[in-house]
Amino acid sequence: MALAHPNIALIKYWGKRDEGLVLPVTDSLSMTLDVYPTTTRVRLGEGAGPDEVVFNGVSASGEALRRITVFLDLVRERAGRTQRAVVETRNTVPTGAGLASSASGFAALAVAAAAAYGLRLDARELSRLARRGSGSASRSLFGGFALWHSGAGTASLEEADAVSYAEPVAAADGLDPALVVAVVNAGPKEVSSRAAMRQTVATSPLYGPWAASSAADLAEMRAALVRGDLEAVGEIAERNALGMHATMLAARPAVRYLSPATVTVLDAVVELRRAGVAAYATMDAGPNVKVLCRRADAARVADAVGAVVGASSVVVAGPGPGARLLDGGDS
Ligand SMILES: Nc1ncnc2c1ncn2[C@@H]1O[C@H](COP(=O)(O)OP(=O)(O)OP(=O)(O)O)[C@@H](O)[C@H]1O
Ligand SMILES: C[C@@](O)(CCOP(=O)(O)OP(=O)(O)O)CC(=O)O
Repeated sequence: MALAHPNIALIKYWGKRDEGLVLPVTDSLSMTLDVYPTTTRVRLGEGAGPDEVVFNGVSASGEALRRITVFLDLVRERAGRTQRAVVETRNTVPTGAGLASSASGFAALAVAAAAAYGLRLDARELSRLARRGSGSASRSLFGGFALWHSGAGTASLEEADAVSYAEPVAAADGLDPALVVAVVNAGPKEVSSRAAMRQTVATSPLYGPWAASSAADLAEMRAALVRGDLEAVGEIAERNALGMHATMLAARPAVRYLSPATVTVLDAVVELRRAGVAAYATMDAGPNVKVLCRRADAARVADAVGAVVGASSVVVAGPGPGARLLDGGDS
C-alpha cells in the first residue's frame, strides 16, 4: 500500500512539449500538502489479462481505467513482467475538481506499482515514472517544496525524458506557510486538465508569452523561498496562476474554470491584504481557490474565505510529506 498527498503548484505546469512522454513546456514548482491523502494498493493477478481497478470503492471504467492501464503497461514493460494487476485506490481529495487528485493519485500508483512489479527505483526515478501518469504527480514524490524540471533545452526527447523529474527545493525555515483551501465546488470538472492544456497550447495567443514569463517567475520564486519572503512568494504565485487562467480564457474556444464564487473568494483575498494580512490566491484547473498565507494567519484567512464558501468547505493545509510505501511489503 502506498500513500501520497496532492501538491499545489505555485509556478504552474500548463502545456506539454510531448504528450506521449508527458514532457512539459516549462519548469514548475509546488508545495506538497499535509491533507487529502490518496492510498493505493496494487496486487498482481495470476496471468496476463485486463487490469481491475476499484476507485473509491467502485469498479472503474472509461478514461480513469484507461489511464491507469496505460501506466501499468509502462511499469510492466520496464519490469519485463506481464501479470495483470488488481488496484484499489482511495482519494480523500475530491477527484477531478482542480485539487490535484491526479498528482496524489499517480504518485501513489507509481510507488505501489513499482513495488508490486519488483522495480527498484529511487525517488528521482519514481518521480520520472509518476510523471508518465500525470505530470503534476512527479512533484508529489517529494515533501515540502518541489521543482519539476521540464527537460527543455536538451537535444532530443530521449534526453529530456531522462532529466525531467522533480526534486526538493530549499525554503527558509522561517517561511512557515499554510495553504487555506476554499472548496467552491467539489464536483468533477467538465474538461480535464489534459484536454484543456492541449487546447490552450494549440490555440491561445497568450500561451507563448505566459510560458516565457514563467521562467522569470520561477527564478524569482526560488529566491523568495530562500529569503523566506512570503509576500514575494505569494505575489509571484498569484500572478503566475492568474496568467495561466488568462491563457485558457484566450484559447479558442475559451476554457473557463473560474466561477462567480471563485471571484468572490478572490475579492475576499484582496480585502484581507487591504487589512494587512499577507494572503495570496492560486487556482488549478478548477473553480477552487488555495490561499497562501503565514500559518499564524491561517485561522483569520479561513474565517474570511469561509464567509464566502461556508466554514465546512475550508481546509487548512501545511507542507506535507513525500509519497511512500506504507507497509514496506510487495505492494
Ligand atoms: N487515485 C487515483 N488513481 C489513479 N488515477 C487518478 C486518481 N485520482 C485521480 N486520477 C485521475 O486523474 C483525473 C483527474 O485529473 P485532472 O488533472 O483532470 O484533475 P485534478 O488533478 O483533480 O486537477 P488539477 O490537476 O487541475 O489540480 C481523474 O479523472 C483520474 O483519471
Ligand atoms: C493546473 C495544474 O494543476 C495542471 C496539472 O495538470 P496535470 O498534471 O493533471 O496534467 P496531465 O499531465 O495531463 O495529467 C497545474 C499544476 O499542477 O502545475
